[in-house]
Amino acid sequence: MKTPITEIQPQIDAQPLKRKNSLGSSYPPKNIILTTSNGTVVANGKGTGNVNGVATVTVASDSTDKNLKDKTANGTAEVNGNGKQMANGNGNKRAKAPRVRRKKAKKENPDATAPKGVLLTHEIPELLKQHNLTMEDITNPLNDILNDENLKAIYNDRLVENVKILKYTSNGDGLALIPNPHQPETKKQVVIVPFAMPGDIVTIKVFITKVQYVESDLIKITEPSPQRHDELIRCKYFGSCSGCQYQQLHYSDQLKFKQATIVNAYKFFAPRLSQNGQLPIIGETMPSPLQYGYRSKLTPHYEAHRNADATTVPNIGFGSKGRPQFRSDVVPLRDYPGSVMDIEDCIIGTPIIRQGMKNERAKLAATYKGSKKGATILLREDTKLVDPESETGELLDGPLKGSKDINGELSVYKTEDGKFAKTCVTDNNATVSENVNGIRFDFVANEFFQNNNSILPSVIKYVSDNLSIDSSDPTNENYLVDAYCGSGLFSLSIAKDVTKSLGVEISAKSIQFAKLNKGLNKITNCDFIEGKAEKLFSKIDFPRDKTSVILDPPRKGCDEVFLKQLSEFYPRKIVYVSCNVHSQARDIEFFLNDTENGKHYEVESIRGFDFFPQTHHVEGVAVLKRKA
Ligand SMILES: C[S@@+](CC[C@H](N)C(=O)[O-])C[C@H]1O[C@@H](n2cnc3c(N)ncnc32)[C@H](O)[C@@H]1O
Repeated sequence: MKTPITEIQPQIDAQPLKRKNSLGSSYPPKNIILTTSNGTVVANGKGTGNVNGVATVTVASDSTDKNLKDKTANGTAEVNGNGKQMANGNGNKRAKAPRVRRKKAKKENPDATAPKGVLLTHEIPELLKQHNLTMEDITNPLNDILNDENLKAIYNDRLVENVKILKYTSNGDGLALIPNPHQPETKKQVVIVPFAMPGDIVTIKVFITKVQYVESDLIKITEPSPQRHDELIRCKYFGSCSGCQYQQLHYSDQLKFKQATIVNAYKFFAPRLSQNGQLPIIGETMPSPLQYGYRSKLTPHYEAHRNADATTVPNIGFGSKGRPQFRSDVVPLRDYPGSVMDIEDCIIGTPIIRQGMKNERAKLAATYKGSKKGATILLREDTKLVDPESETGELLDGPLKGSKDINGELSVYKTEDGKFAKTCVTDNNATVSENVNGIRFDFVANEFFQNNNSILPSVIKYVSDNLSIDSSDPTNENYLVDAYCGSGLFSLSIAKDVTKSLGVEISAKSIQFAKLNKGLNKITNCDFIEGKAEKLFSKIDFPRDKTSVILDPPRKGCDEVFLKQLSEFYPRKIVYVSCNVHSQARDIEFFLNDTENGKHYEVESIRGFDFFPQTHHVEGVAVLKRKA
C-alpha cells in the first residue's frame, strides 16, 4: 500500500517535471523517482533536473526504488534545488540519490596535425565560415543523446537523401552539411561521408553522432560529381576497404586533390606565412610512375575469433570503413564480423607482394586451428640483383628467401629486364634488400623503408637538385646533414656529390644498417649516429655556409628544440621531406617566425610527391634557402 503524501511545499510545482535538453526542448526523462497522489515528481538520476524548489514528500514504503525504500522507510525525503534527495525520517538516515550513472561523451583530443585534428580545428570551422554558420549551429547535444534512447533514435541510424558533398577532408572523405534531425529548421550537422567526393549528390546513412559532426555510410550516389569515373575503379574491395579513397578519379585529378591538400595544410598551419605572402605557389604533385602494383610492403591482419574455440578461418585483410552500400550491386561483400574485411588480393601491391598475400592466406587457411589472438602478417618485398654476367641467373646479393606457395615452392618474381629477382619476406626480423639507382639498401623487414620504389629515383633527384650542391668542380666543398636518416637512403644516394655527410636516426637497427649499407656500396664519406635528431648538432663540425640539410621526420614532424638548434646552425639550404604536410607546414611556420635565424630564410618551393596513388596520402617536399 502506498503511504499518502503528507506535504508538498509550495516552491515545487506538482506538475510533472520535464528535463530540458540543451536544444531547449523538453521530453520525459527516464528516471521517475517519486510518486505523489497529485502528480508525478520527476528528477533525473543525477539530480540535474529542472527542479526549482524544495519538496518534502513522504516516500512510499513500497517504493520500487530500492535505494529509497531501504533508506527512507517511514521517513520523508527532500528533493533539493539540485534535484538531490535527502531522507530525514526517524531513522536519521540520509537516503542516497539513486545511482543512475549519466553517460558522458568522451572528449576528442587528437593531435592537431593528425586527420581528426585537422578536421576539428580547421576543416569544420572553415566550412562553417563559408556557410555563415556558427559552431553552436552544428553542435550536437551528445551527452543528452547518450542518455536518452528516444533522442538517440532521432539522431542515429537514419537515412538522409539529397546530400551534396561540399569538399574532401585531408583524409579523403567527403564532407557535407545536413539538417539537424531534431531541429531541422534552425540547426545543421556536419557529416563525414567516406568514398563520396565533392560534387556528388548522395543518400547516406548516419550511424554515429559526435559533438561537432556525424559519421555516415554512403548508400547511393544519386547524381555523380563530373569528376567521378566509377569505370576507373579496379579493385573489387574499393568502397569498403579503408585503404584507397581515389580509385574513381582520373590520375591527374588525384594529383590535383593532393595539391589542394597541401594548399590547405599551409593555409591552416602556416597562417602567418600565408597572410604575409611568404609562401610560394604550391607546385604540381609529382606523379608516381606506377599507379597500381607499386607497394612493396603490406600488412594484412586478422582478428581473434569471439569464440576462442571456433576454427573457422577468420577474415584476413584490411579494415573496412563503415558499412557503405553504394557498390554492393557490383561487389557482394562477404559478411564480415568485426572490422576486418576478407581481402584476397590487393592490387596496389607489387606482383610479389600480391603473390605473398595469396600464399600466406592459403597457409593460414590450411593450418588454422582457432586462436584467441589476432595477428598481423608482414609482407615485405626483398630484391636481389641478378648477376648480369651469369647465364644461369646467379644472384649477387645473397640467397632468396620468403613466402612459399601451397606446394612449398618459394615464390619468386623476376623483373622483365632480368635485373632483379624478388621474393616476399614475412619474417619481421629478416634482413631484406632494396635497390635504388643501383645502390643496395639492406634493412630489417619491419623497420622503416619507403614503400614505393618506382618514385624514389625522381624524389632523390629532386631532393638532390634542391640542396644547392655544386659538385661540378671537385675542389668545391659540399656537406650534407641527413636528419631522420633511416637506413641511409638520402645520404648514400647523394654521397657521390658531397664531400662528407652525417646522418642521425633514433632507431638503433636502422643506424646499424645505414653503416652496413655504406660498406656494401663502398661509400666512405658518410657517417651515421644513433640518437634523437637534436643530438646531431653537438657532433657537427661542417662549415654552415657549405652545408645543406635534409629533414625527413615521422608524421608528427620535428620538435621545437630541434628546429631551434637547426636555426642556430644556420645551414645554407634545407630540404624538408614529409609524410604529413600539416606538421610540415606547422614546423616551417615555427622555423621562419619563431627561431633565431628563421627570418633570414625564405620558402623557395613546396610540392607534393605521390608515393601512394589511389589513396589520399601525399608526401610534401619544401625547400628553404637563406636569403643572403
Ligand atoms: C619518414 S622516416 C625517414 C627515413 C629515411 N629518411 C628514409 O627515407 O628512408 C623517419 C625516420 O625518423 C626516425 N625518427 C623518429 N623520431 C626521431 C628522432 N626524434 N630523432 C631521429 N630520428 C627519428 C624513424 O625511426 C624513421 O626512421
